[in-house]
Amino acid sequence: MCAEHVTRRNFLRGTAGGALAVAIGVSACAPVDLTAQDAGGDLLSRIRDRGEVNIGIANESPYGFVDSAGRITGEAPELARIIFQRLGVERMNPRVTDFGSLIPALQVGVFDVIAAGMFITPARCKQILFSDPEYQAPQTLLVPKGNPKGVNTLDDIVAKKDVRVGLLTGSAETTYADALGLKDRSVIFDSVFSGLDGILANRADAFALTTISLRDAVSKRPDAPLELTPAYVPIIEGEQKLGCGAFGFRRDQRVFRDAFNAELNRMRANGELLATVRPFGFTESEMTKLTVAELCTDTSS
Ligand SMILES: CC1=N[C@H](C(=O)O)[C@@H](O)CN1
Repeated sequence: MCAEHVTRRNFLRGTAGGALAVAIGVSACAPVDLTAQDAGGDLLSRIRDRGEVNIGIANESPYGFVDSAGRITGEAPELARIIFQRLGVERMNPRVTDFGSLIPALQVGVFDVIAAGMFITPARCKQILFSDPEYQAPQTLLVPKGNPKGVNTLDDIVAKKDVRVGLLTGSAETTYADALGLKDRSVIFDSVFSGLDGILANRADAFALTTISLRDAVSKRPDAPLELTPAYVPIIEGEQKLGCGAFGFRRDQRVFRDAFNAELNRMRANGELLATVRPFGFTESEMTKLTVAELCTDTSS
């Protein structure tokens, strides 16, 4: 779906968490330079005035999801909760959409920030601004128990012409599969659990996603006859793709992004970042020092 095809009203009709408001505590405000102005107006001041920020998530655990109590959580929302408290914003409202609609919905103002662990990619950097990354993650395939097709990587799927790959709509894995010539053998799912069910129902032979996401999904379906292949880093057009997830902002909100990013990097420096995401399965090896500037650079041209 492209930005032109998403209206605010159509989009909200499709959201699951639109009406939820989640209270968070207030803490002292860190100093923020509000003298600089964004082309799109001073969104940070508007958010502070209204006391709440709308957060875009794709209900992909453990990155960003609404839990059984209706509370927005996950590694990215929990970081955002702390950062927005420090920026003087009391509440976060979840806005849930499929992964492929996160960018267009941000662009049309359905929410103020994407907190879904979205990878920074040069193509996405042309559409939105990113913070620096909060994590890095390898990939895994979800396959039927016993791995009947004997595939462990996307390259294995390329080599075995009868294997169909399941992909999450709008995901980086979709672009990897396209680049590897797998478009004709791709089956697109709108959520992680529809992908998991798709493997069980033999609609695809292997579902490609981050190790973190698929590990979390199978832990919630322990009796399903499924298994995970070992973690790996895909090589696409000669380049290693270790995905680095970050927060997304509209392109006309550079000052807002910078204020958020400064707090994020303070948390990285003092160890709060890892401490906040650790309960969601992230460890030292998922931490990265790469910057948004490095990750937005297109090395393919
Ligand atoms: C959190 C997440 N990141 C990847 C992406 O940004 O496309 C995909 O693996 C989908 N989910």
